[in-house]
Amino acid sequence: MTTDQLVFEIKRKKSFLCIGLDVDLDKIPSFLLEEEDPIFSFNKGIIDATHQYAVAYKPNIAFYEAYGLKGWKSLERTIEYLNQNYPSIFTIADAKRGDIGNTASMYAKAFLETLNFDSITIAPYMGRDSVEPFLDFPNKHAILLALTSNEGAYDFQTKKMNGKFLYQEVLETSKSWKNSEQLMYVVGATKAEYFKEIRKIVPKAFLLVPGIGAQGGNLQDVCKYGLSPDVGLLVNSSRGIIYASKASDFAEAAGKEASRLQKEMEAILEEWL
Ligand SMILES: O=c1ccn([C@@H]2O[C@H](COP(=O)(O)O)[C@@H](O)[C@H]2O)c(=O)[nH]1
Repeated sequence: MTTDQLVFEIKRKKSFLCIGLDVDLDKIPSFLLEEEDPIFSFNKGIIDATHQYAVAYKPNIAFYEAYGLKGWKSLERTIEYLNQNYPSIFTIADAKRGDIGNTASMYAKAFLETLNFDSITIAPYMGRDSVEPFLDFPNKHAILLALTSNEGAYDFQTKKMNGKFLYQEVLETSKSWKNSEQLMYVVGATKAEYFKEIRKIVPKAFLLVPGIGAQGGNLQDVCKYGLSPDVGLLVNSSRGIIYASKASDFAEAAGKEASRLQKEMEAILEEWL
């Protein structure tokens, strides 16, 4: 999907909501465990009940790898289901990969070609040649970890290097890479006070913002300085939506929570656009 198509969908749906499909078999309604593929059945229920409120879905790959071959099959079925039934939805493989170029090319092929995700999250620590293979795929996107939502972000990302914070160096340097217009960045909602500075470095880039809901980040705080002229935000909630209810009404409850967030986003966009 091109960035222009994503912006079009955001404006059409009046939403910049991304829903995280982080499926834990210990947390889904127990009746689903009797199904042949409980993870896919759960995801299908969530997607069908929430797609009108969201512009993106983000399965975190760890939650599928944890269940071995079965988990990988469920991931495949989920992305196929999204691509076939909701082709205007932006898809993110939250895989946080990063390796030498030769290996990075195979990660890129796996997620952007074979599984056909629109984008993948990347740890930028290994530098330019570990990221550029992901940018060789037209209309696909690499989402670099810049300033993450967790406490450990302060261990390295806010340490100074050449007078700049490491996360600032990631943003600045990556702008010079080949096809850098296909880059997006992860910035945690729990770090809202940094958005003003981040927008000075990447005024137009899309930011994937996890950390509202279960991690305590606040949507209004993120939007205060995080919005760009073309919105430029994908705000993610995973547990806050998909586990809104653990009973047979799980899909309906997820739909209600997604609708609540979409309405809040619509009000923000009405003032912004
Ligand atoms: O800085 C980061 C980067 C990625 N994540 C991922 O986003 C979701 C958040 O889930 P919630 O349940 O809404 O807390 C999850 O997949 C994380 O691995 C992040 O939280 N922070």
